[in-house]
Order: sequence, then structure tokens, then C-alpha cells
Amino acid sequence: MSNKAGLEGVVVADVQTSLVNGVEGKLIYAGYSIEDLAENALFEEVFFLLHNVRLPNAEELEAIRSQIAKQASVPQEILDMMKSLPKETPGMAVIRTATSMLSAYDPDAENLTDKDVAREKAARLTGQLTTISAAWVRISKGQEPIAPREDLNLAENFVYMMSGEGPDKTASEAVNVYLVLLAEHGMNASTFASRVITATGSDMHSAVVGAIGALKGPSHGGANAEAMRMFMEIGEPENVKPWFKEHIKEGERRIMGIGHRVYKALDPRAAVMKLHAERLAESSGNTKWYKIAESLAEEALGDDYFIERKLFPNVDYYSAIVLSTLDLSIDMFTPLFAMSRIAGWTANIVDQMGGRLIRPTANYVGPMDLKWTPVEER
Ligand SMILES: CC(=O)SCCNC(=O)CCNC(=O)[C@H](O)C(C)(C)COP(=O)(O)OP(=O)(O)OC[C@H]1O[C@@H](n2cnc3c(N)ncnc32)[C@H](O)[C@@H]1OP(=O)(O)O
Ligand SMILES: O=C([O-])CC(=O)C(=O)O
Repeated sequence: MSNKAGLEGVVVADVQTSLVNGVEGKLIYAGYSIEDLAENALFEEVFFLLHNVRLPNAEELEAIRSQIAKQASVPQEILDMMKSLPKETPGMAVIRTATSMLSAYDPDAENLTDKDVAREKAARLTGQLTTISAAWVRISKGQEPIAPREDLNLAENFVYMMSGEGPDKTASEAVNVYLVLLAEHGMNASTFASRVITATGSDMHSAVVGAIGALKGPSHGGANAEAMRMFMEIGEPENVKPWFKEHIKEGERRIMGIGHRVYKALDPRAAVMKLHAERLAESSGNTKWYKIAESLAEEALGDDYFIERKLFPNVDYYSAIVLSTLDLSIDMFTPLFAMSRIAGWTANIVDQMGGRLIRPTANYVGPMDLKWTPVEER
């Protein structure tokens, strides 16, 4: 029996949350194009859309916004635990650990089957993950964390809790677009991980912790931080051509933020993110990283190796530039991805609840018919 490496093309669920069309480079959340949503939607509208497969009316939107904001505070014990960690602990390790600890304070911890309770838990966890992420921005710099405000939307609350000011409108809008673009993406690795955990009958916190772990890797969400580190290694726009020639020799080293399992055309989120990256770079007065990213992408898009393999920039590539304009440390880039993707994770978790155990098969290729030898004879 042969195996399907990386489960490429294997269909594991019928979903209503998103459609990733890799041939045409299109992405739809529950019927709506990503371009339309990025232009118009508040993250909370996308959260509702993914969980209900329809947009909220004005009353429902205000209800979900306030439900998330009102439950976004985290127990002091969790903030104290975060303060006790070494300041250089990676942000993804911090949010993974804090999310796990939150389960000890979950008022509905015993309820593993009621989907309405699970949706409430999803809203609570979504707010709390934002609070934890903003708190770590401050704690890692030796500052006191700031509690969330009940009157703000999630993007504004993040900017407010991170900076202690405002919230600044441009920064909040940039965070909102980022959150909308990253919220959901078919059967990506972290969502699949969350479904595998849920299908065992386990709890939402466990599934989200597993998803955070999967997102952390540089082949998935961790690529936004790696892309930024690569732009910094290049250093100046005029270094792009020699850097590309020297480092990107036929598959010797991957360009982070380029390539995708499904997209064999430009990732539509990358196109939207590129526009925002350019605008934000110009308004911040620092266009260096954008210029490096743009000219590196041009090198790759014009190179036979990348053309033959249909390798295009993915969402992580230009989101590195957007996030760098927000005064975030590179280490916090992937936690922001988690703050958004929790909408998609939890919608998939609720959908998976009560479903069949996910248990594929391994093709055994090891030795057979060996005879036991006592340890002293080996
Ligand atoms: C939000 C997200 O998670 S988007 C993805 C974020 N990840 C990254 O940006 C990391 C860089 N990209 C990659 O490592 C890959 O493209 C992945 C992990 C995203 C997809 O991996 P796969 O679907 O398994 O593609 P696979 O590894 O088979 O690559 C196909 C070919 O393209 C090459 N390739 C893929 N990505 C890159 C890249 N970024 N740079 C150079 N070559 C690449 C591979 O070496 C391979 O070449 P080969 O056919 O000669 O062996
Ligand atoms: O779908 C994938 O494999 C990775 C991705 O782009 C995402 O999770 O947003």
C-alpha cells in the first residue's frame, strides 16, 4: 500500500466555512469573497459568519462584539504565570501555555457536547487570546499588562491593550484587516490538528492548544516571522539581487512566505495584504522592508525554478511587512495569526464535535519476524 505524503488532496470533511480555490487563486468564507470581506468586514462579523454561515444583522453584530469584549479579561493567576516566565520566551510558547492554563478557569469545562455552549466558549477564548497576546507584548518588555475595554472591538482592544493609548485608528484598521484575512483557510494544518483533537471527544481548549502548536511551525504560521527575519538579513533593497543569486540556488534554501500546498496561483490574501503593506509602509515613513519584499518577489516570480513549480507569495509574505509597521516584535507576528485563526479553528471545532474519530492508517515498512534477544546479548 502506498502513502499519500502530506495527505495532499485527501478530503477529510464537508465544510461550509471556507473554499480555497488554488487553481484560480480565490478564497471564499461562507459565500463571501475575501476581497469583499477585507474591504468591509469587522473581524467580529467574520467570527459570526464562520460560526453561523451567515452575516449578522446590526443587533447580532453588537451582541457578538460585546460578548467577546466582555469576556476578554483573563484571571490574574494567568497574568502572574506569564510574568514569571523568562522575558525571552517565544510568544507562541506563551500563548500556548496560557491558553492551556485558561482551561482550569473554564466555567463550562465539563460540557463537551453542547454546541451552543461551545460557541460561547469560542467567543470567550477569542477575546482572551487577544488579551493574552497584548499582555505578553507588555510583560516581555517589563511593562504592566492592561485590561481589555468592553466598548471596543477586538482589533481596537488589541491596539489599546498593547500600547496603553488610543486606540490609534490606522493601527486598529490595519489589525482588523489582518484579522479578517487570516481567520479561516480550509483544511490547513492547524485547523486539521484541532479537528483531530476534537474528534477524540476532547475539549476546545485542548484543540486550540494543539492548533497553536501546529501554527507555530515555519512551514505554516511561523513563516510570517521567518519572512521578516529574511528581509532583515537582506538588509537593503539593493542587496536583493545578489542575495537571491547567492542563497536561492535551485531548492537549496526556501524563500519564507513563498509557496503553498493549495495555491498554484497568487494567494488572494497576499494581493490584498500587499496593498495594505505598501500603504502602511508609506504612511509610516519606512518603506525599506516593503521595497525589499517587493523586489525579492519580483526576482522569484521571474525565476524559472519558481515559475516551473508555480511558487507565489503567500499571505505570510506581505503580512510580515504589515505587522512590522505596528511596532510589534517579530516574535509576536505568529501570535497575531493565532488571534485571528481562532475564529476558524473554533468554527471547525464546533462543526467537528460529535463527529467520527479521525484515525488514518500507516503503511508499515519496518522489519518483520525478529526473535527477542535478552538485553545483555545485544
Ligand atoms: C499561512 C500559511 O501557512 S502559508 C505557508 C507558509 N509557509 C511558508 O511560507 C514556508 C515556505 N514555503 C514552503 O516551505 C512550502 O511551499 C510549503 C510548506 C508552504 C508547501 O509545501 P508543499 O506543498 O509540501 O510543497 P513542496 O515542499 O512539495 O514543494 C514543491 C516544490 O517547490 C519547492 N519549494 C516550495 N516552497 C519553496 C520556497 N518557499 N522556496 C523555494 N522552493 C520552494 C520545493 O523544494 C519543491 O521542489 P521539488 O519539486 O524540486 O522538490
Ligand atoms: O492552507 C494552508 O495550508 C496554509 C494557509 O495558507 C493558512 O492556513 O492560511
